[in-house]
Amino acid sequence: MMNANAEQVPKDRRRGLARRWIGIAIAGSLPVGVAVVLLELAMGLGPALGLSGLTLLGLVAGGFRLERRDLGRQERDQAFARELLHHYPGAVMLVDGEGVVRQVCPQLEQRTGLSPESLLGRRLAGLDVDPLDGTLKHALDDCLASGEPWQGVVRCNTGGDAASTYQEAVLQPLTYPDGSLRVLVLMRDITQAWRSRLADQSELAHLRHLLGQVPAVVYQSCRDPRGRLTFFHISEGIRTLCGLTPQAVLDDPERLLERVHPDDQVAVEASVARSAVGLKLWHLEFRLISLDGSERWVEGLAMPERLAGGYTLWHGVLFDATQRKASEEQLGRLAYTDSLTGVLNRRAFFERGADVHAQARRQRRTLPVAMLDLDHFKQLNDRFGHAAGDLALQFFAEVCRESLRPYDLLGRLGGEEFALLLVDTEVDDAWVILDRLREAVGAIELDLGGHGVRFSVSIGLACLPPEGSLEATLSAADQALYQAKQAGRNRIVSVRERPVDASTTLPH
Ligand SMILES: Nc1nc2c(ncn2[C@@H]2O[C@H](COP(=O)(O)OP(=O)(O)OP(=O)(O)O)[C@@H](O)[C@H]2O)c(=O)[nH]1
Repeated sequence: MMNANAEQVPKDRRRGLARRWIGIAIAGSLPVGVAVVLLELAMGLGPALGLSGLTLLGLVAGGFRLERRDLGRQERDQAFARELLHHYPGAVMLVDGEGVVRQVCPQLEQRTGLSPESLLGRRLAGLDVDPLDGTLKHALDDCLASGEPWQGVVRCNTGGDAASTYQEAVLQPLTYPDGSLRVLVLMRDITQAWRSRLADQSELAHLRHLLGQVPAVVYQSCRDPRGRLTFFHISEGIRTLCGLTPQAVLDDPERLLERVHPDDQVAVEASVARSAVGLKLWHLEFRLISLDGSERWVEGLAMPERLAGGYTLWHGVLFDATQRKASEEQLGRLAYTDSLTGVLNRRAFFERGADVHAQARRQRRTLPVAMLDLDHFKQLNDRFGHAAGDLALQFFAEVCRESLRPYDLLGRLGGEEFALLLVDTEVDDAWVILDRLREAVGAIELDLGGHGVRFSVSIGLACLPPEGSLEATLSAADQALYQAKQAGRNRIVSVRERPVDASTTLPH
């Protein structure tokens, strides 16, 4: 088979042409190292079966490399070319400017199952699964229009039956001296490898999708012997937790560590270090501050694994624990607070009171303890209704919170009766604090249907010595309270002191 154009190109021009072709680089790569002979244009592929005037282009995996062979060594080059052509595990074709196959390599049928007759004189794009709009058609059109080489994978119906094949293809345009174009086409069947790659990719995409859907962050991190942390993987969920993209964390783990709440940073670092040393499950609840400033509780769980060189690898998850924490907090609050006034309930007052007393005992300190009771509360209830009484209790608790320090313990023991334990306070100071409180309560004015209603509080004060009992001291304070009521209300009576006079304001 002899190319008609080959006959028309004089020998000296072919030589010049061959030189011109030296330097053509074919971009791209093949997965397996291959070498292909590109014949001098004028000779086409036909002479590969009985060659003359050869220019050898070595196409090497990882980037085709064009090498010049001395034209004087034609014979050896021809043999080399035949050898390469023989070993190339696919089809080699020459296509004209219309995309019509003009020449094919002799081993075509053996390698592809396609007979030369089924291709010669036909458009190459006919091999496409979609000949009108397939990859090969577009690649060939582009190649002919731009004169640029192309490399890629095309889906072909080369098998002749329903099952299509995947062909790795290289299209190299060749310009003839008369300006006409040919395209050298190399095709190699990679169906099996491509299908398994597609399967791997789809499995990977499926897994990524799954991980993205899991309502948690899945990650893999590594700590080097110097304590530096790197992330190998972190799933999409991290965006919701702290606003950072997975890529941002992979690029710079510090960006995630910076998002840990300042109060939790020491705990996070210490727990990670402990897990690395003991190879124990890492489990911690901590807060992350999102890029938008919002705060989230995170529960982290990760299994460590020791790697060579002192590296530690963790496979872990981070859950958003914000909601659970909020409900726990709410439940906890309900368990220890009085729902009407928000102060401690009876049980919580005694539990926390025991802790405060234990600490005062260690410091050999005396604690001021008081009982407080709203005056004539029954009258207020009877005259303005139970809701008015509730309102008075809420206002009273509010004024107590404002007058006392956050760590003083105020509990509602029942009805309109409250107990108070003043932390780190001398008894003399307690008196001043309580009297200020008494005055503040007297200043409360309830607006009850146009009536400005005031009420007062009576207080009994006692001292809880280091070795005393909270219950007994409260009982003593209760007796002092009784005396305050007896003495006219709206006053403080200390177990050791005389009651002080004060005006009593009652609802009328
Ligand atoms: N509104 C309201 N009233 C309550 C609540 N708990 C108890 N009380 C009422 O508080 C009143 C307490 O009455 P008393 O024990 O006679 O005491 P008081 O009227 O304040 O008289 P003195 O303490 O002697 O000044 C009762 O009428 C109870 O029904 C409550 O949660 N809300």
